[in-house]
Amino acid sequence: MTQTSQPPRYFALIPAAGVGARMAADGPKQYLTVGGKPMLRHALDAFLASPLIAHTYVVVSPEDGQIAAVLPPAGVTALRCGGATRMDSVLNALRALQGQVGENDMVLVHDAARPGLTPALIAKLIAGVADDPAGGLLALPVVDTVKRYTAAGAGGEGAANVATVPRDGLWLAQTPQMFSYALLARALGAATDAKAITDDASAVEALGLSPRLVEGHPRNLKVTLPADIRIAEMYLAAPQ
Ligand SMILES: Nc1ccn([C@@H]2O[C@H](COP(=O)(O)OP(=O)(O)OP(=O)(O)O)[C@@H](O)[C@H]2O)c(=O)n1
Ligand SMILES: C[C@](O)(CO)[C@H](O)COP(=O)(O)O
Repeated sequence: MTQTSQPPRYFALIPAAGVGARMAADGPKQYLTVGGKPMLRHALDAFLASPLIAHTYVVVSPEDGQIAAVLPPAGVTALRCGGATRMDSVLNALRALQGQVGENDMVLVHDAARPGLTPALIAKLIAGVADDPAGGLLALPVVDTVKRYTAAGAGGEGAANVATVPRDGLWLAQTPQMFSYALLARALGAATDAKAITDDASAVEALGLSPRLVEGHPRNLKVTLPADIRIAEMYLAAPQ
């Protein structure tokens, strides 16, 4: 008898357990109002509007007291197992989903802090990466001249140095970042320095694989600093 393998399903996983230290607001930035609703809700709504996504999961800190008020009536499940770093939050969530998400299913990890995601960008990522066993991510080519600043050593020895770094081949990583459940769980499970793994792709790269880059969009910026909120609102008010 011929064995037929099931086509993969596509799941969204939104890490939303950060504290937003650089935003320096009264509470975690994912709950700040941006464009008329909590920042996290924009990402949830983009995945809910995509016909390609089977289900959306959001991972929050065990102490989170705000998520219930942000969840839509259906289609999203909150996991209260966020960790100390983004990597820990994603890995804890993957472990909690073991058995519910198949090994060959695809997981799209997307920052709660990127409210400009659209169903079209989700579809573009899936179409661009679906046949790549190393997975992939949205990213933007660097358009500015890039400088590297090296400070003088402790005690003042050596001089500070500024040099221009060739921008060829440099891209800025966005999210979603998409991998099979099995690959992402293996990559994050093997990582030893959670602080160095600032995105999901870097854990996969550490296995010797090259995730594919799919051109994203400036509207999908990460809201990191207070000034980013106005920029995000400008994009949210513009046609998609
Ligand atoms: N322990 C952590 C840290 C971050 N995140 C999430 O990962 C994304 C990364 O964005 P980032 O700007 O780094 O968020 P924060 O860690 O909250 O910001 P900061 O570094 O300024 O504290 C965010 O959606 C954040 O909520 C998470 O789920 N768990
Ligand atoms: C995952 C990410 O958004 C890719 O750009 C980013 O690395 C996460 O934020 P951080 O500022 O590096 O913590």
